[in-house]
Amino acid sequence: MSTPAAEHAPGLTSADGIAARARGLTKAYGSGETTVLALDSVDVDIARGRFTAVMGPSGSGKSTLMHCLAGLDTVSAGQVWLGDTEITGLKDRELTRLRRDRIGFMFQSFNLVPTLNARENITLPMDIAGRKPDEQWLDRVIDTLGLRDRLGHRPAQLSGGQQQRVACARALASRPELIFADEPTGNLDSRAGLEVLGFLREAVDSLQQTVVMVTHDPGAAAHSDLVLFLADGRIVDEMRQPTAESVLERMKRFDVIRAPSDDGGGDDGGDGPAGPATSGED
Ligand SMILES: Nc1ncnc2c1ncn2[C@@H]1O[C@H](COP(=O)(O)OP(=O)(O)OP(=O)(O)O)[C@@H](O)[C@H]1O
Repeated sequence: MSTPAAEHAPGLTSADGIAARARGLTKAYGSGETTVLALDSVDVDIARGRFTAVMGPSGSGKSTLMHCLAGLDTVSAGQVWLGDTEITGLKDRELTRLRRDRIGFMFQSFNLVPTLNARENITLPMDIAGRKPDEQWLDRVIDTLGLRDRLGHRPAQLSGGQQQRVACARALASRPELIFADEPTGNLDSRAGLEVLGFLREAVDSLQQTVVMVTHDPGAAAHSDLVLFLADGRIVDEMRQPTAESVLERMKRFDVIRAPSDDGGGDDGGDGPAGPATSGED
């Protein structure tokens, strides 16, 4: 199970079912009076073999959390582990190798190489790393994602949904310990988006992968096992077995808290996340 609570002491082995863990994770941008505290002492455990969604208002720190957990950004304080490896403190080169070998990424823009066909795009990270794909695994990924008859097509010859499926296969190809997906359905129409979410779900259920997805979309979050809600750089709530409706209802409470002077929206509910809503939309 994922939990933002500190159930597991740091330093336990990855056999405890935790794919990634942060303790006291703090990230500040800028300095002096212009400092923005994007993450404020976050404790989080990401459960292995689960689908975790990260939601929260704009500017709440979702992308920063993902980037710090994935070793794409440095932290200001605190510690982050991927499995047993503490990644805070690793040198750039070690981090690059760790990301390449142990983490898969999916972004809103599919980031495919236009001159390579689907299969070449899928294996590109491994080719760059000089690693041979596990053909059996690759076959399973390709079939699970329904890409078998598209492997020779270049991105321009594929629909948006198919391109994102290729990006998903690329993220899965090296059988990473963790897949980070940042708004993976953001550029897709709702049908293609649903399809990609179904495949991410399948990657967790059938291929035992671990997925962390940042999203603004309650319908997307409903495909996860657990939603973590961020506000002002802190995890303020979590929801298991989410539905689009329950996530939407929870998100509405952020709006009420964040816009007390707005006359347009809802009642003045006072049971939202702890702490003042200080971060802006920028
Ligand atoms: N490179 C940066 N320099 C300065 N401030 C930054 C930088 N990146 C993020 N921030 C600030 O950190 C806070 C968290 O940003 P972050 O992008 O993590 O939020 P988010 O929840 O992902 O937002 P959104 O939903 O709008 O993408 C925001 O106040 C943002 O302005």
